[in-house]
Amino acid sequence: MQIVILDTLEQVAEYGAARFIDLLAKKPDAALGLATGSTPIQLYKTLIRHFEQGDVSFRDARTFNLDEYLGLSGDHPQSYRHFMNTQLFDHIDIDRSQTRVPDGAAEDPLAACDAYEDAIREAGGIDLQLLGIGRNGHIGFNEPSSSLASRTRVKTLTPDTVKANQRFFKPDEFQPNLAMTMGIGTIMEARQILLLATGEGKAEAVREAVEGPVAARCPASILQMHPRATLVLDREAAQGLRDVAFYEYIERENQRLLGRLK
Ligand SMILES: N[C@@H]1[C@@H](O)[C@H](O)[C@@H](COP(=O)(O)O)O[C@@H]1O
Repeated sequence: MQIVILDTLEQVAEYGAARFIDLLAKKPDAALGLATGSTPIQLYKTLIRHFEQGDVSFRDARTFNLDEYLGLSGDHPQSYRHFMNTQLFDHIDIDRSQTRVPDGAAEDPLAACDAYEDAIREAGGIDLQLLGIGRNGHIGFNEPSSSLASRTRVKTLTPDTVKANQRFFKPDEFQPNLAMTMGIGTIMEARQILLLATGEGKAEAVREAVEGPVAARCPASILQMHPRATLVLDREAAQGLRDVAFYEYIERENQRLLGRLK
């Protein structure tokens, strides 16, 4: 794992955006795995700014989102399709027909999950998968105890996750406790993984993911088994890590080496 520790949310977002911009410069039709939640919002704002400045185009890109609530149609204000449209797709030159979010309103959700797996395979797999991390270490909606080899499927959300996401729903509004999510096995097939985490609320999950054992009780810990996983953290999210000085030393050496190779 590459651990990048930065001072501010803006720097985390800028670092993440640069990874997408570099990839799209090399591979304009890259398949991008996208995430939702509050953490990626600043990254999407940064990508929009770079698009407006002419630094990046999404014209030929394809996207696959990690997850969607089961029971919400794409035009529901709390659906992840609506989130992605308003936070990113409405503001860049992507072909909307090339953006895929699991279909939370599918008649047959199980068949829709299988079709999602097929669509990712037909696209040639995901080049860069963006992740956030839940306070309990979940990625996508793969909650603790999820199989580390799981595929896209319907998952029951833990009460903690429902509570953490309650902030997006009105008090009397239906809040799903089921979701369709890319599985951990699906996520791990992405050629590159970029996990962003900010705020002290993620410190415990980050510590478990980075310095704990690979274990289903912390789904994000599986990233220790990925050949190209990068975690970009602010200092609050990194505060539980034991070896911060070492991660910062490695990153400085990384940047020095890259500087020599360019
Ligand atoms: N399904 C999403 C995850 O993909 C996201 O990583 C997590 C953390 O979100 P936030 O960034 O708001 O803390 O929330 C939800 O559970």
